[in-house]
Amino acid sequence: MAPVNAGEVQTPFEPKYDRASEVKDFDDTKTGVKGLVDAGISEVPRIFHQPPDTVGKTSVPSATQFSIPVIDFQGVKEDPSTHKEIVKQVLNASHEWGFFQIINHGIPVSVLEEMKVRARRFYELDDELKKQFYTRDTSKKVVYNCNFDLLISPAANWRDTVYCDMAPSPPKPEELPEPFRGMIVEYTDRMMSLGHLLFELISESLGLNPDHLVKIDCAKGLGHHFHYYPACPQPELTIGASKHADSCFLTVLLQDHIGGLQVLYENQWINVPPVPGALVVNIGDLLQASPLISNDRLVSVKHRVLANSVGPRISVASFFSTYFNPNPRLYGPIKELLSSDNPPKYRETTVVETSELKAFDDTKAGVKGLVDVGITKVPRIFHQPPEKLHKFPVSNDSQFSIPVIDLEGVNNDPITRKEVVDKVGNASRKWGFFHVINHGIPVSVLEEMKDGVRRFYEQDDEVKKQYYTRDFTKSVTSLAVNWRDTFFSRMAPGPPKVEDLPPVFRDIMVNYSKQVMNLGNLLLELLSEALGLKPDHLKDMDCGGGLLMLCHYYPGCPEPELALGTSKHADNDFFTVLLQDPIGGLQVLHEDKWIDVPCSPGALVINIAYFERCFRKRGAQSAGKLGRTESFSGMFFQNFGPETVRTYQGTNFFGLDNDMFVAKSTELCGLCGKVASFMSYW
Ligand SMILES: O=C(O)CCC(=O)C(=O)O
Ligand SMILES: [Fe+2]
Repeated sequence: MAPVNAGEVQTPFEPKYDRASEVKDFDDTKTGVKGLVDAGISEVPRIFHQPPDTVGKTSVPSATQFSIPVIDFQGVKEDPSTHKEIVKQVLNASHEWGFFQIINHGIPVSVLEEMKVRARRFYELDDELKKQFYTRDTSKKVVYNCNFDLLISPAANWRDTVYCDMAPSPPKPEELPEPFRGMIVEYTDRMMSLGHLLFELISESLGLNPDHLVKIDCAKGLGHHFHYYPACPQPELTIGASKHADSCFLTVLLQDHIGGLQVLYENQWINVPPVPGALVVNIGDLLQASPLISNDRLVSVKHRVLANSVGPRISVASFFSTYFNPNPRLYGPIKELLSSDNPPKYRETTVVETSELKAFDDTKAGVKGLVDVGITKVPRIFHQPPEKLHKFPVSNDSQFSIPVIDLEGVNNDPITRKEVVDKVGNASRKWGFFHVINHGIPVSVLEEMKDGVRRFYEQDDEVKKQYYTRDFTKSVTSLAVNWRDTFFSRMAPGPPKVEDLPPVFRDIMVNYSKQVMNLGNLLLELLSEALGLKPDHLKDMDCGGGLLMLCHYYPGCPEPELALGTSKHADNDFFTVLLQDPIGGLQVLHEDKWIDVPCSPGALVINIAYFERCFRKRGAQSAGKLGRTESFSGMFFQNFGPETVRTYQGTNFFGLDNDMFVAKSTELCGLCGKVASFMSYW
């Protein structure tokens, strides 16, 4: 869970307003932030207002006790001992800081100066000339706009950018804005040579052959971002570039004399001071990184750029990445660097996936955030491969429907109990899924719980962001993301401190989870009996000891045919108690067909997940029938309204110590008791 401070609910930093339309009006001007400044504004428009804690400058230490290393490349190619020394410095800086400056790097100062002059000249072109390049079509090789993520980010940056994708296939000269022609080709050639040198040094520093990183195409793609940070009338309200890490292999940055770039080092913002003639080098995510090559021996460090009352500031960031030329090559940890002491931490993934996923994840506003800003198309990271969407037909046959089991009287009347146990056994064998009604949890509690979840998601983004975290895993590398946001909390054993739960629904979470624990214990008894065991058998094994609560929110989707709310999966817990609202969309795979699991008012859905294996085993012994081979459930998405709320509960997997489970325990133990067991949905 994200650390949450007791009672410290932040007030939203801005009152609600129609951000999407203000953003659109601004974007439609096609003149960026510079256009605002040229028009003489004296206040920063609210779409640029950052939450105060992201602009804070207080943590920058005044002393120079920390400073980014400056490495002198003089003699790197000529003198073997200098070369060796430089490799050492590069490794230290890349491991410790992820950032360093280089001087005597071989690119003449005149070339650096001229590139900055050209960039400035572009921004000083007549608006009508510039507008021809203003676009959100990122498939173009030359793109000019204000903030690549303007339409999805919660607060815009005080910056305009021109992106030129120069390698491996550069634009035609006539596609380039006039100020860049000629010059950009020379700059690219020189940057390529420098990139090759840097990748060689980094390869050597990792103990690899000098050409290793170049051979795996790290230097194949190169794009320049020409940033323009206009002078800002209220720099304390906004930021030039929000905190981010670069999603490329390596970045080489040319900055002018203004300053403002800072890196996060030991939780403090450290200035990267302009050094005449120097270039700033930083390790990107792809070298650290989710498709980790170095397996964390190099670090991709967060950085930002402050807004400034002085300006404009100009910088040119050259990214070595295959992002602009999607490369299907899979990047994973370099095998040569792995050992039993350094096992792989990341799965392989492709570059495009990682970059887009990261940009989305960095918004911390989830799928709801996309819908709130008014997107009309489902971003590509959510697109499911068609075979995944349509592999199994959906059954309309009404003879297939999930059994509904009435628990009324189960604790008072032995005959009723026997009937219920039989029904539970049959439903478990045949379906692995059933509904329960009269389960003892009042309808008012169920309704209040759904309401609570909705209240949570409808809070201001800034309040919700406190809970947004991926601390439990760095490998968010599934092929397509689901159209769903999730809040989860482990409720047992060791429930969270009440004050750590979101205030908007903490009381109902606690109340609901208690009631679900009781119902869970009853279900364990019924399941034990249905397996021919003593009523307490499963409870004694502590199968009811862990409870993880997942609260899902499925926003309305503009193109539901492209995405899934939740991909096909089987639950990794003992069993799951699901409370769903009337929108529908949950389906279970039964005899190779998807069957809808409708919402019956007041009913809860029980998915016996892991226990199904026990029923299969028993079933095979007693009746010689296996039923289904696997218990899969999938949630297919429909075009529903924004109010869709599902809560989803599972008892987690703790304390396996009984013969009956031993054979399977190794299969599951990697997931044991971890929230990660639920990450397999993503
Ligand atoms: O302008 C700068 O100094 C940094 C820009 C940056 O971080 C980026 O483009 O990723
Ligand atoms: Fe950056």
